[in-house]
Amino acid sequence: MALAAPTRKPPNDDSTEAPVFAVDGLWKVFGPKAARVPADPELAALSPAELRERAGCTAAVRDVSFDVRKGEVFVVMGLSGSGKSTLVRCLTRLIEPTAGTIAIDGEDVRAMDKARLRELRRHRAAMVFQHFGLLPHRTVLDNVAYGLQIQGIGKAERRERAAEVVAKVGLEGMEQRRPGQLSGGQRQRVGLARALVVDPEVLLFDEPFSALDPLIRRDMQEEVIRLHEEEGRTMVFITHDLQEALRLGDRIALMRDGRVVQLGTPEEIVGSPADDYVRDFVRDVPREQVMTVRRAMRPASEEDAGNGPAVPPEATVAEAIEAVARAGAPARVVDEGRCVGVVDSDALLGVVAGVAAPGDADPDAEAR
Ligand SMILES: Nc1ncnc2c1ncn2[C@@H]1O[C@H](COP(=O)(O)OP(=O)(O)OP(=O)(O)O)[C@@H](O)[C@H]1O
Repeated sequence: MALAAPTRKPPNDDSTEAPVFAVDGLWKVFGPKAARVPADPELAALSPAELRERAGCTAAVRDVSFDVRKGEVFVVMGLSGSGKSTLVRCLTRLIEPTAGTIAIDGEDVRAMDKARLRELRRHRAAMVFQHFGLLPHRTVLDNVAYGLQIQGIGKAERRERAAEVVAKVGLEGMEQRRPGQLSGGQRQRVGLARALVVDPEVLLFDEPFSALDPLIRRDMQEEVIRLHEEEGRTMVFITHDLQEALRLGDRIALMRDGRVVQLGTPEEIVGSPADDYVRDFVRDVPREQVMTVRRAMRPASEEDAGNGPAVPPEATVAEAIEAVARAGAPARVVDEGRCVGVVDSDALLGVVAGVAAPGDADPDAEAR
């Protein structure tokens, strides 16, 4: 598996800042008398198969709680049928939740009337779909401007704003083409531009790239990373692809049977799986491409201070291995000019091999 996760600092590590989305005790149950399932501890505790048999219901989302922080890429990952789409659709009530609370910027989503919900979906949390239904007879520019047209924005302004966004997603020169004259990847860029043009606070992606071939998919992932670095917009991204989740996610919620079985950074999920299911899920991940030197470093002593190559704390173990191999000496982990630790080849190899490293008792873990 080639991950080549780029070294990037989490955009927002401050869990004290007010979240964009705050979800608490969320349930979505399909089937007759769905509301009794979360309300009845006995039904709520049943396995999916028992619940289907006893009550004829499917609990697609079961008692899920999480925050989406401002500026982060929050990935919802899980196998087919684990509840990802249902969960993300509940955020803007494209699917009506059965129980629990959802707030966006502190405002209760479940209490919103129709007009407020429309405004939420159009302006605040825009969705990028895998099948986004581009209008086949309209040009790229008009497809992108369409969302602004619905908002009643005048022709000149919407064309100007659409042209800017079309250029931003790399489609300059294709403004006058029709969807039929574009490749799958280019069409997906139009879908992305269409969501971006309304300048939403949050972008919600529902498995947008799963129909693309691997190279184009990777291009689009890089596009998302680039856009995120440029704009810092909050993103919620659904995928069933672990590699995609690890590349894009600042944090990942891993779902199974409607529950979030682990919520953490890629490094926490790969380095400290919560249970056997997660361990099995991440078994083939090349750890050195996900784990950072924080996990492998030991405290620096005085004689370490001036020696060896310098790497930032968010450098991957793979990057540090290269630095250590080139220099033939342990690397210094330098954060804002201060040496915060040292990594040597034994510690780095320990991470690759999956044996406990000095940084495994991660002092920051609890704060996340
Ligand atoms: N309208 C519905 N009525 C009944 N059951 C449903 C409905 N929609 C989804 N489900 C069930 O809820 C569960 C979760 O479905 P969901 O589509 O959220 O999963 P997912 O993780 O997004 O899957 P995929 O990756 O295949 O899209 C599944 O068991 C599904 O069959």
